[in-house]
Amino acid sequence: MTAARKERQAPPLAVRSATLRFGGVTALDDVSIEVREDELLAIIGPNGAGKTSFLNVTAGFYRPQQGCVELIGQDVTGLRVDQIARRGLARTFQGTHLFGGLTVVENILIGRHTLMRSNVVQAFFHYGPVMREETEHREAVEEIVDFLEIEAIRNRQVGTLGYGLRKRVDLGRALAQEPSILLLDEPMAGMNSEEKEDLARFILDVREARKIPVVLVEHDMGVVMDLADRIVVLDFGRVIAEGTPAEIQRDPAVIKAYLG
Ligand SMILES: Nc1ncnc2c1ncn2[C@@H]1O[C@H](COP(=O)(O)OP(=O)(O)OP(=O)(O)O)[C@@H](O)[C@H]1O
Repeated sequence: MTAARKERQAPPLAVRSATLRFGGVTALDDVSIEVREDELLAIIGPNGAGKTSFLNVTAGFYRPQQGCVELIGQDVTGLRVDQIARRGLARTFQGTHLFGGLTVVENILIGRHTLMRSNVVQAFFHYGPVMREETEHREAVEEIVDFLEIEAIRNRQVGTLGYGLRKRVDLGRALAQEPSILLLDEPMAGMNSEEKEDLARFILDVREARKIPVVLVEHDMGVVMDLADRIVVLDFGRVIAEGTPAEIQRDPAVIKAYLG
């Protein structure tokens, strides 16, 4: 099979037989998960099940002791976080990783740094208007501001915003990377129900507009059951179930894991 053909058939993301240990703790135990084209895959599980570890292995924050991570059939295991980001993977964080002293627009622009050729970020902040490249980045940021309906706060310092809006800006920062796959780490945590509904709508809109797969780690079962096409359940670092929301809800192993 030619390399090009193999790539066309390969899933956007595949983690194969990944094992990750921290001293005596096995955070991931031979975990294999494939993410399909255009799907919203939720990863759920009780506290300490390995969900964040899975995202961290995928995004290059941790290197698994065994197994590998593939993006569209290409082995990216052991690459740095920024190298994996350049290959199209973007993530949001449980807290947000934003710069509180910078504005909304500036934070989203920083999300573009993986796409920037030179030191455009520096130029943007220190040397006034530069080159065409900067205009393109600015236009892309404006599109995201429109899309996420955050015009009214565009020039506010992020540190002055409430939690729900900061999460929305964090999503904007991730989208600014023009990812080919998006990982969301507990995006709804700490939100009220109105904020959750808003964010859920944006997540669905992202899929619709960008046609990219989204991996969602989330504790709120209502949100997961509403949004996910497919669910993978982790418990003690192992995959214990996989299926549609309806299948997962009636899976005895899942019920047992959650009821303890
Ligand atoms: N950096 C680390 N050092 C040591 N142990 C860790 C580290 N990160 C995770 N672990 C351990 O690995 C296991 C899996 O943790 P992980 O954070 O991936 O679970 P989780 O499913 O995301 O949990 P939660 O829902 O509470 O966020 C836990 O036992 C945790 O204590």
